[in-house]
Amino acid sequence: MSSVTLAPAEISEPANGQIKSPQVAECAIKTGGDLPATESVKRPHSPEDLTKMEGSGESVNEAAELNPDVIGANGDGVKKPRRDDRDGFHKVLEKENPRLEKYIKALGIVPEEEWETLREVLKEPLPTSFRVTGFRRDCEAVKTVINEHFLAQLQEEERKLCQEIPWYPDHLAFQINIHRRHMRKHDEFKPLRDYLISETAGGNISRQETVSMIPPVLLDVKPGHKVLDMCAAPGSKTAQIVDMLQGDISIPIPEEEAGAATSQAIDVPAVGPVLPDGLVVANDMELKRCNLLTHQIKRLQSPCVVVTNHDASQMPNICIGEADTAIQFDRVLCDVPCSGDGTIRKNLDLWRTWHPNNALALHPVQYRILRRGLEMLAVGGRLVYSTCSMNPVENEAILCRMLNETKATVELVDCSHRLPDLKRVPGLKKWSVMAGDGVLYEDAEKVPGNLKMRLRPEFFAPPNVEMLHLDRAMRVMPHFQNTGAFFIAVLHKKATLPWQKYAPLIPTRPPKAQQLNENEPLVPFAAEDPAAWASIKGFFKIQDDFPADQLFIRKTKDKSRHIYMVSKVVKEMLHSNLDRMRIVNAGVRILTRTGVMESTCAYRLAQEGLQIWMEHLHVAKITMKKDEIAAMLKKDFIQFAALSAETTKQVDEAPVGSIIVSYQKPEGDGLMFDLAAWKAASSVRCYVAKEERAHFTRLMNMDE
Ligand SMILES: C[S@@+](CC[C@H](N)C(=O)[O-])C[C@H]1O[C@@H](n2cnc3c(N)ncnc32)[C@H](O)[C@@H]1O
Repeated sequence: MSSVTLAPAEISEPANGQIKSPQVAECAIKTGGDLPATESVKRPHSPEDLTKMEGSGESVNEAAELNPDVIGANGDGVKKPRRDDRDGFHKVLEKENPRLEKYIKALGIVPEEEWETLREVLKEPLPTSFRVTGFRRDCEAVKTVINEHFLAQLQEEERKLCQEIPWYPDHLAFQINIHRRHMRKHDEFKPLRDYLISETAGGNISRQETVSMIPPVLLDVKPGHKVLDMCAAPGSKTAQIVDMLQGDISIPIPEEEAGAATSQAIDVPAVGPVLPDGLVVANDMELKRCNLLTHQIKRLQSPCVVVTNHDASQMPNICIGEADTAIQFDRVLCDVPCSGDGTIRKNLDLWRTWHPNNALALHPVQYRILRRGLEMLAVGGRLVYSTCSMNPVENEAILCRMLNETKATVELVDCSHRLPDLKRVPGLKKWSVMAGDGVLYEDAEKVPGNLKMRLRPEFFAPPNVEMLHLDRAMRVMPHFQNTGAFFIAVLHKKATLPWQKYAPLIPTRPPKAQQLNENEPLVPFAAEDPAAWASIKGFFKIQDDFPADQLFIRKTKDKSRHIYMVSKVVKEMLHSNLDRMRIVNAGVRILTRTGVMESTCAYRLAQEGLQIWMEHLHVAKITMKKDEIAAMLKKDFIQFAALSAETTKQVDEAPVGSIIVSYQKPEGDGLMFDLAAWKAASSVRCYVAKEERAHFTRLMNMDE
């Protein structure tokens, strides 16, 4: 038998001998890798909680780390560490796992001479990495603040630790080669750290692991596209997709690689009132995680996003238009749940809990999600499949299976010339599969009878592997550029899938009514309350050609407080799918009802959606000086008496009610922003969230 056997002492099956539930490691969001730097949530987990979490796909690692008692509960015989504090916990954790190390070695990706470097890197905490997000104009301003205000102030030694991620479009992402916990201890880094926390809360910066930024970049999203993010929570990749959809990141992509153009891409005119169009369906199976996703998405202020809650492998068709045709998406991201060995630098518990069976258990659901993703992709469209696992069973094996089943209708896109500054290795053409007992098998025929049910033939490279161009996929290893590990493959759908020719659409299965939309349903605002719309239209002097049918409210017993704006295609989607999809959230808040009687309009502008529809508003726009704005942001309001004569003149001319306050830097770099504000009887008040106020103050360089 030509298989490699590990020393039995190094291997231990779970006590019950069963395949353990998959661990969704990248999603262990409490570790904060992809989320604001909130420190660990201290809530107890009972064994019952753990069982529930296993079924739910929530990270078992999370539970284990929060409750040290559950560590080692899988019978691996490793002594449980006592956790006095986070750092103490890390110290006692041994970061040794011979079985895991042998598995990585057996992949044959890392040459002998690099092995020690990889080992060392795996034991180091991850660096701090983040992206600047939002509208292009704001991104440039934030980038300038980071470079000039924070990085330029560092001593040479510390400065060397900070780098722009060279392959990231528009240089909008940074990697600081020091873990955020260590950053906290360095006085030098304190201002930068405080800044990152504050801007993350305000949504202008997204904390995200460097390698996790790759899949959306290769997805090549264009303004106007319809994009499906099948496993989206907590939403860091969705956020990147939204930035691209709104034209805020430019990704030059060679024509020949982009494949046939799908019909949806639109050119965004440089001037004139434009409402962003396009659709991002951000889906996740876990409702709790959908709520996280909603929180993350809200910060992006996009009318194009709909958060849905479905099992991606059975994602219902999303119908649209009179004829109720199913949307075929221009782009699909399948960032599937995985065993997450690529996240071991942040999910430390993997050092003890990593088990080869995890990957074997996840393969079927990963395959089904990819299959459904390809079904929902338009001909000519592009799908990115990614995992934070190094394991070929979750990566190459899935691709082989799919490419063979789809015959010549789907192909791997060669991205070898893309992101030249990103170090990676091509996908494997040959691999072994590790059984639960640590034995490695090179091909399916050598698997003994008693293991055949578990080590399925589809986990191995098929005979025609050479023809499938697996070298077009990529794997990033942690020691290449001090990151986690990631696997990414780009697929192009050339023609209708073989099984779709005769049964083009999987019928939508309407979920049970009571499961649908726990929140109050979204309904068209102008149709629901024509009088209120007429008053808003009159006050803000909105033209007749404004698409009022893109405004929605939640239907509540009392009058709804907020009005949300959605893109044209989201509107169509809502009209056709409200009763057959679990829609958690959609659109961006643009107006809020106010109890103040002094204005003729019962609604005021909300800061969130201001940029989206500002061009359509003919409302007083007051340019203030920077110290006036800073004073207003500090207290929420500024008395008329404190305003300069120039500003007072403008304020006097405005009617009581909603106004826009603008800032334009007098000299040079084009910095400008607008704030949703209100003219009251004796003051001007702004409606900017606390976290955002610091952001604007800093942009004006007024934060000392
Ligand atoms: C790797 S994480 C996604 C990370 C996310 N793309 C990001 O960048 O923030 C995988 C996600 O898949 C979800 N999930 C697991 N099984 C699923 C399924 N069958 N359908 C949809 N989502 C699923 C998990 O709840 C988890 O949030």
